[in-house]
Amino acid sequence: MGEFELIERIRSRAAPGSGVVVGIGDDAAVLAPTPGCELVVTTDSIVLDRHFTADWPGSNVGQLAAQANLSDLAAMGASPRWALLALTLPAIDEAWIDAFLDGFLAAAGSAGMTLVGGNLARGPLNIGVHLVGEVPAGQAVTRCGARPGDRIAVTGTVGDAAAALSLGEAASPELLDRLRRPRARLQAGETLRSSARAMIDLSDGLLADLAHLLAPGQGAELDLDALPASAALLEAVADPVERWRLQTGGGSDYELLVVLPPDADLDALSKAGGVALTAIGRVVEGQGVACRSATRAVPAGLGRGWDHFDDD
Ligand SMILES: Nc1ncnc2c1ncn2[C@@H]1O[C@H](COP(=O)(O)OP(=O)(O)OP(=O)(O)O)[C@@H](O)[C@H]1O
Ligand SMILES: Cc1ncc(C[n+]2csc(CCOP(=O)(O)O)c2C)c(N)n1
Ligand SMILES: [Mg+2]
Repeated sequence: MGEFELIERIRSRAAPGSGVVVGIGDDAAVLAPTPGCELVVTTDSIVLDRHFTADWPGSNVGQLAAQANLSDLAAMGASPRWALLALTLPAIDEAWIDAFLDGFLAAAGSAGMTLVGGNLARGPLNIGVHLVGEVPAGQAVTRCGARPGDRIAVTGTVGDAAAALSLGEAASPELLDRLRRPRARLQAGETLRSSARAMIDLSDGLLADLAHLLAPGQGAELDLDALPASAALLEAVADPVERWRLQTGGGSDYELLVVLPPDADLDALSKAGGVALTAIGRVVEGQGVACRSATRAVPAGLGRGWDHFDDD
């Protein structure tokens, strides 16, 4: 199979979607945004031995490529519309590509997003995804907007992906699933855009990502006892302090971390967003994040977070 047969294969598998004036096959796609909406665009590459390893099924790689990007749209409160897929491949392995497309297109379809173009080149494996979403004009939720006294809340549970990475082959299927088949919190993002003051998705680690929500002169108090943990994490990691390390420092959770006004109704927002929203702290005047626990001593050095250019 050559480049153009592969493009045809991808084109024949991509579902049609609304707002596509010109889709796969021309020099560029032409898209018709919804009147009254602003466009929200994002890109993230998925790299072998950084984000996934060679033993992963292709469908998991495809799903991760889509969901990691969708998570950034969720964090803006945006609704996904269109995707571009830039694949650099060492060779055309038809079975792998079919499995990759199974995962990618299933994630795209369930997010209501259409693949409208991309690129193919030969080289070391790299997967570049570019998404376009929409929000009603003026309603995107940025990282800026937190005020002292605001509540900090998180969707779902945190720490599972980090536990899967640290346990390796000993990780349970539930933990592995969180690493390999993350689900962007799109419904929660859309729900939260009317009340959130600031929002970010958890990719690098909770403390590292929380720091991006605080303006100069602002700090936060984080209640470690309140961090939501899955049953799988509680079973796999019995030591609470080790769990805190994974929950505050491990990344790849793809949950939403949100700053809400003090009177926000978390129960109602959880119901509307389709996922539990747990209060885990407050924004304060000052600087830095103070981690608190009523049950045990808090160790130093929690939550360093992921940095692609850290050497160790
Ligand atoms: N090469 C680049 N050129 C221009 N802007 C960039 C570049 N790399 C990152 N950025 C911008 O820097 C900001 C932070 O990027 P970063 O990749 O850390 O986002 P993130 O949401 O925290 O992480 P993730 O990669 O998990 O989505 C974003 O606005 C992004 O668009
Ligand atoms: C197989 C495997 N090895 C390591 C990690 C850890 N990891 C890689 S990138 C990243 C931050 C988010 O990336 P980005 O900023 O590029 O979105 C994290 C926490 C992983 N998830 N899978
Ligand atoms: Mg992000």
